[in-house]
Amino acid sequence: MRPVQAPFPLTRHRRTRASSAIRALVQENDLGVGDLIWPVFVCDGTGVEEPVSSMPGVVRRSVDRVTEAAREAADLGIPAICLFPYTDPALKTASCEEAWNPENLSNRATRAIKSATPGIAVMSDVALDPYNADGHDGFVVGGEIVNDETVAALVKQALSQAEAGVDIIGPSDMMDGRIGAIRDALEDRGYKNTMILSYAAKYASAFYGPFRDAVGASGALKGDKKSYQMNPANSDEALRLVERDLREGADMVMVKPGLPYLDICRRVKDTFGAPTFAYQVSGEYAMIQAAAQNGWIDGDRAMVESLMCFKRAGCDGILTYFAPTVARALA
Ligand SMILES: NCc1[nH]cc(CCC(=O)O)c1CC(=O)O
Repeated sequence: MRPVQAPFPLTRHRRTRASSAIRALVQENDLGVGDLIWPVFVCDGTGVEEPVSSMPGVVRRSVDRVTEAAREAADLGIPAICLFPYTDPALKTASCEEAWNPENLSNRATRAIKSATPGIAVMSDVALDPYNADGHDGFVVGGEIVNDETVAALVKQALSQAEAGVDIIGPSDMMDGRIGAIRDALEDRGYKNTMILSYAAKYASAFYGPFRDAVGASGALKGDKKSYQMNPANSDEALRLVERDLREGADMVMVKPGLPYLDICRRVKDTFGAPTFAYQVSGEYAMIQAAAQNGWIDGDRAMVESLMCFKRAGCDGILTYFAPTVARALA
């Protein structure tokens, strides 16, 4: 593209900014409720909604409450909800078998939502960290996060989620080869339409802190995730990972975190043109909420602006804890 413009004063850029009607006419990108995936935290019990202290406005919900919340989200027009379980510490082991238990929290919530509100798409998280005594996304053997053994477990986890009725499998673990292994297993078992949204370019980020509180993984995590999540200094590597995951059968790809990585979103979209998502992660949400609570920024405006910026950067949609709030604001 090669924009052409006459010299000033033949061109006055402020002409097309002069009124809200004209600004609307020339606006390049739009944010709509159809762009949103809502991540929610699921916990045990009945009638439970417990606040996550580092994420003001976010709660952990028991299965009955998450089912209600999904119905409300569908009524608001939100197309998808993404489940993250808060697992009882007593169920966290080194072998992580709770991850593929058909009756685990995530699978129970999936079935409850799909039977009450079949129209909303359910996305699930594939990674061992909610179930791992070490808090890592993969098995830890002799201090090493082992890849291939982990992939075999992730396949079992993904199949249990598909069996529960998940529409979109979201591998967030960053092991090598997991997309192909999960895709093959889904095909073998007849889950031909189960989608994979790969967390393809997921960075080892400080912005996940509040999430680890929300799922009870902060205390458990030993060390860091730098041997499998990406180095925030890298950009070309993200393209190699996205290409690899698309070739292994991912339907959609994700960049995570969001706002500090909009350059990656743009490169991924321009290079591959695949359905591209970004995750506005817990720390990004917490920063906006904290500043708003202090009266330092206008929280509602910062929320809408931050989400619009993902669209401008080429994303087709955004995972955001603001989903219901922004859906109401856009209504
Ligand atoms: N598999 C773990 C997972 N899935 C989603 C998030 C982060 C989401 C957020 O911060 O909002 C994480 C955290 C991590 O990698 O430690």
